[in-house]
Amino acid sequence: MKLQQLLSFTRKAVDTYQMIQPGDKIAIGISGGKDSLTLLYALHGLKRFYPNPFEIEAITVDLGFDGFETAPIADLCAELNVTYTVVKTDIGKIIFEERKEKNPCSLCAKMRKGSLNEVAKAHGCNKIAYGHHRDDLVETMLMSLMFEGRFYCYSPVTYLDRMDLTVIRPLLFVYEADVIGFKNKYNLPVSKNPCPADGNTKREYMKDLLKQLNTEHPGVMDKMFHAIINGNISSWPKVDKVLADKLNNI
Ligand SMILES: Nc1ncnc2c1ncn2[C@@H]1O[C@H](COP(=O)(O)OP(=O)(O)OP(=O)(O)O)[C@@H](O)[C@H]1O
Repeated sequence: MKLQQLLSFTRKAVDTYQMIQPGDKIAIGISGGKDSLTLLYALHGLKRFYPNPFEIEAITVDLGFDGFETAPIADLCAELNVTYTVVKTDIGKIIFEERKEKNPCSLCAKMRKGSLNEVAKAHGCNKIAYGHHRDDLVETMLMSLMFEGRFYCYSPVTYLDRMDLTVIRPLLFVYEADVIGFKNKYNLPVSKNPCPADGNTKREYMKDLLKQLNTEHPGVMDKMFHAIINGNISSWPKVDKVLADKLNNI
């Protein structure tokens, strides 16, 4: 995928769900993975021509695992002229050494989001952007369905009233395959995730299952994605005629 296509997908999502208002200051959560680095390019590019003026900065919560490199991300941010902050934490140690959590991912995500929100707020940001893409949404929906018995997926825009922060997901129309193509084309400096649970989670299981389903029944993931965006989930915007037109051909 070329930058122009990335920007077109991003603008469509941002417009459709009115993710950005004039004067917004958006903290981009950077894990160092392909998705959040692609998001950095997407919002940096959009900022140059989007009619609503907004600011961005990049924040990484360092979970404290050995071997996690932030220097390449810092270099990229310097190149793009984006302020970059690394928040040092002991989250990895607390979860794997002190608490020896059996299900580490949910507590880790909770603590990581807490740190990110706090720093974003302290920097005067009113929004946080996550790099969730189209495949992430389908995986999340299916995980909720299979393991929690409910039809759910996080929404494109979520207001966190306790923090007075709004979470946005500008890549939700982008396929993961396109993110991978973008990463390769632009040589994104992806930092390998040193988490011991990486590659061995329910999400990985769901990824493999969906891959198999989509091979056996081509188009199945697109159908699931449309079930999500077509307004059948209570926290999502209801689809009226105007939104239905915008969602055509996504
Ligand atoms: N350590 C972190 N610091 C800051 N933001 C983070 C961190 N980890 C995740 N995020 C943000 O949360 C989003 C979703 O997290 P998740 O763990 O699902 O990442 P992911 O789908 O593997 O994405 P990526 O490829 O960017 O790692 C990421 O895209 C990123 O925006």
